[in-house]
Amino acid sequence: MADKKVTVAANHVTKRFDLAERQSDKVKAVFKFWGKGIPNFWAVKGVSFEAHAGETIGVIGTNGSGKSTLLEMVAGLTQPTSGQMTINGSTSIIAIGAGMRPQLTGRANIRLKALMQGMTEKEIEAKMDDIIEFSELGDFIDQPVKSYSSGMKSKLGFAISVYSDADIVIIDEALSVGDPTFTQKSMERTKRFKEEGKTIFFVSHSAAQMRQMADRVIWMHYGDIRMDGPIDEVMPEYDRFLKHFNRLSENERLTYQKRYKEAQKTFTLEHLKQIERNRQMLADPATAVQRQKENQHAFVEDNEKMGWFTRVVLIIFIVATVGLMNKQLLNMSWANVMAHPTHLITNFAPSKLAALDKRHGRNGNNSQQTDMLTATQNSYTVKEGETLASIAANANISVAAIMQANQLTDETVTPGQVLTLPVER
Ligand SMILES: Nc1ncnc2c1ncn2[C@@H]1O[C@H](COP(=O)(O)OP(=O)(O)OP(=O)(O)O)[C@@H](O)[C@H]1O
Repeated sequence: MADKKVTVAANHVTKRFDLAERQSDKVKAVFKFWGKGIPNFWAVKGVSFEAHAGETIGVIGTNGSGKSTLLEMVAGLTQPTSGQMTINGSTSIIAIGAGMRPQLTGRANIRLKALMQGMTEKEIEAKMDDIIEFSELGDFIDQPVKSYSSGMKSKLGFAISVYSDADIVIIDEALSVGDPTFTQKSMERTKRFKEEGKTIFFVSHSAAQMRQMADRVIWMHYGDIRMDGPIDEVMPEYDRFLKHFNRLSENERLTYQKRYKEAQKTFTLEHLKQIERNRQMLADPATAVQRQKENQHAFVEDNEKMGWFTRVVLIIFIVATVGLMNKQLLNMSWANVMAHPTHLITNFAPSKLAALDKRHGRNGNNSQQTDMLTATQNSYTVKEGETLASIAANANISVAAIMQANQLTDETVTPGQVLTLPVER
């Protein structure tokens, strides 16, 4: 295989999930320094492998070992937390319901997914009947996908992918729910993908399917690759592990799982870096330091890769934008903006926004007044029949505040008179 084109190259790829329970914690987790203390879970803990054109790679592992997370990164559905996932070609993932819009019909989903995969309207039309025929869905093709069984969803997903012509096809347990005839037909079709030089990743809990399809197997174990090699080498080891695991008592099994899950929570990139350093020292001490240096970037989280210059420019931009908005929307002077930079946020509470809108004579449904809020709109021209009290009530501010802002000595106003309406804080 070494002579074949590399289609997927994973270099120390990790995926971390934040186990934030509350919505506010989820927001905090985005800003790492602020979200410290929110528990992490590393579903993938630094895996490296290469896949080649024409290879069918089986991915095995117990529930929760990280198979789907890994393959979602191969499909580009989710980004690694650190490391690099290099994809050479187009991808198509078949998982039960993956990328389907439940409220749309099967036919509309075919169109949508095909468009997303870069097919033109003409190509879709040319292939539509074949896709529907392959799916065996008959009249159900015009029913919403939310009414489909998992087997029907899998059939639809498979049929779309068969005709998508992607270079890398990922089949994530999609064949475990179809009926035997459809499964066999799909497996035959998948073998043709291989002859066409596509790379296939195949997840299944069925050892028989695995043996029929894969020539190489990656065994995922609690976020790590435990083994990667020819099927004849990996499957017997995996079977041995399963037999051993199933012979354990309930308590022993729980202790085993707890130990590994705990390691997925306490994992760090520094730890991964250390393991890699040791591995390289053992493999070739002469080049270890140099290779580690070249690969430094693989051990840095993606959201930390932004350079200092970019960060400073971004911060200046955000501060300037907030300042400008304060000045324009709330009619503040620059001195005031500098003294009260948070006023934009505090004044933009929904009630304040409503007050501003009311002051400018608009409400949420008034589409005629689509003009932007500007500083000049803080001026108000008195209309026929209005009194200072009615203007104050409409603007949700006090009469005294208007009098003070306009240095009025009494409450008399005349039509056409221009008043400044202060923003109450
Ligand atoms: N969005 C998420 N937030 C938190 N944890 C997640 C999330 N997605 C997955 N996980 C966790 O990551 C681990 C790996 O999940 P994944 O679905 O990749 O496993 P799997 O090997 O495909 O499992 P299965 O065979 O059951 O489909 C699991 O422990 C799961 O609970």
